[in-house]
Amino acid sequence: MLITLEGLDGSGKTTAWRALRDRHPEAVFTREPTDSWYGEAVARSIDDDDADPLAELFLYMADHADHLDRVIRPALADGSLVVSDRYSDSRVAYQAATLADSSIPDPFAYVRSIHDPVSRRPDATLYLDVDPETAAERSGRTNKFERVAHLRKVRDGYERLLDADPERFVRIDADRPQAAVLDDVTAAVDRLVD
Ligand SMILES: Nc1ncnc2c1ncn2[C@@H]1O[C@H](COP(=O)(O)OP(=O)(O)OP(=O)(O)O)[C@@H](O)[C@H]1O
Ligand SMILES: Cc1cn([C@H]2C[C@H](O)[C@@H](COP(=O)(O)O)O2)c(=O)[nH]c1=O
Repeated sequence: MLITLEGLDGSGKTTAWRALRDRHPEAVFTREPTDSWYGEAVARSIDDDDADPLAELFLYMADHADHLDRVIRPALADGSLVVSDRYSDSRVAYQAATLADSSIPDPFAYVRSIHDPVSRRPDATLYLDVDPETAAERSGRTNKFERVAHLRKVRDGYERLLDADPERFVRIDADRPQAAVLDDVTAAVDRLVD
């Protein structure tokens, strides 16, 4: 089973991922961007305020393709539970926002469409829903994606994803104190794996 954690920067995904790792030591825990050389190329692009948004999308896609081939598909074939901190929905929500002013008529549909033939749909996605102001505050606004105006657009993208695929998502109110959020995250995963 593939479970993904999604949400704005600072929504608490990594905190939730660590709590799940302690609770499910047998599972495979992974993330995007990965720590491969493709992921390093993505990290360079994130740090470049002038990076071309279309080139950046394809760096993320290269990292995703390698992640699928090297980590996700082999672990699923072994019967493991796989938990990924960010996955394809991050691309749709974030790159639809960065490509909003590009020549692509519907970036949301476009980014989804390039995943369809190559990706592996998550079985379930925990969406940590946080207000963009809180997200920017918690993440420390350290990169170009962590600014409030941008995060508002990204949140709209996540809302479209939840509307399009409601049975896959579990929405968790991440504006609450950490303990309450983690209780909901662990309970949701317990329900999914039982
Ligand atoms: N519910 C919460 N209430 C208050 N602070 C929180 C909460 N959840 C996480 N934090 C804190 O917010 C910061 C960001 O959390 P975390 O790294 O888990 O978020 P993230 O979604 O993985 O962020 P990013 O996408 O930027 O990596 C950390 O300092 C963490 O301790
Ligand atoms: C996978 C992915 C990530 N991003 C953005 C979101 C964050 O601002 C950074 C790095 O992610 P982290 O979880 O904060 O380490 O990259 C993106 O725009 N598109 C993606 O596909």
